[in-house]
Amino acid sequence: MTGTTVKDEGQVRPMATMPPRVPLLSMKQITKSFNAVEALVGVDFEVHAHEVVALVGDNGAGKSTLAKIVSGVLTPDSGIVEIDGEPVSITSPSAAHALGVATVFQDLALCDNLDVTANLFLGRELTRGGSGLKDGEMEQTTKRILQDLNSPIPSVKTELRALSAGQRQSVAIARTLIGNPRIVVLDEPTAALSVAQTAEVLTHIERLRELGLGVILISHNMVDVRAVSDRIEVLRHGRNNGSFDAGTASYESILAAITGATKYTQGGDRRYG
Ligand SMILES: Nc1ncnc2c1ncn2[C@@H]1O[C@H](COP(=O)(O)OP(=O)(O)OP(=O)(O)O)[C@@H](O)[C@H]1O
Repeated sequence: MTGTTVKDEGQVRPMATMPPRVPLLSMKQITKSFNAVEALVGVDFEVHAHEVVALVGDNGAGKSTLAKIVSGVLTPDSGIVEIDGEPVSITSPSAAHALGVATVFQDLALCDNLDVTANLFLGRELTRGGSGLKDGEMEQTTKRILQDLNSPIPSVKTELRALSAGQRQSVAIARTLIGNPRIVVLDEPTAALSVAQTAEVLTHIERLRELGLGVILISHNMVDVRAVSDRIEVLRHGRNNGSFDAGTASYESILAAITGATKYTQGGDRRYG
């Protein structure tokens, strides 16, 4: 927040009376190398509740590496990761899950031969203590989550192989909501989708924000990014190279940061080269 006043239920009151807004997730000076390749060098990144932050950059910029660190797939060589202002070690995907981080990777990790409900609860089935599954409860939860996301999937009993690419992405996003996460990471959720399917997925992302989650959106598609994000963070060659308000930043300025026409140093100094 940079202004001197904030609106609260229609009222404007001085920011001085507001408590500091602690990010849901804060990453500070994150560094990660793969042998000689410096994938991330001193990267800062944060996301708040009710916020969609897009992570953009050219191929090899370090987006997936940062996402994998949030998801517990990779551990950083150095740097600090905080959740709710408290330092955490995200040492595995299950540790990430326990900390409230859910991720949809590009491969979606869904099973074609299972129905929508079974996919949502895959590996986390509700059981009756050894005497079978709570099928009814799982179906009801699946329906509720799909409603929460405004997903038009006709039946939770439909096998995945019968769904469109957009509907499969919807199921993958719905699956993240099992376990009530607070941070959702979406890796290229609209790649290879039609215009209508993309619109559906963007609606889901907006719903995630309305539900109070912090969303990290990795995407190459600037139209999608600007349509749905609050903030756009640019990585270039593994380094921060710009932070933009999605509502006001021009396409050209974001592109310049991605391509390196704009050099960015933390502290806000931007040089044009
Ligand atoms: N497991 C790995 N082993 C070696 N190098 C890796 C590994 N993972 C990533 N890299 C390298 O780290 C750098 C950052 O890669 P990363 O996949 O994070 O970029 P990206 O921004 O997600 O790119 P893309 O948009 O192409 O997916 C690249 O140079 C990549 O080749």
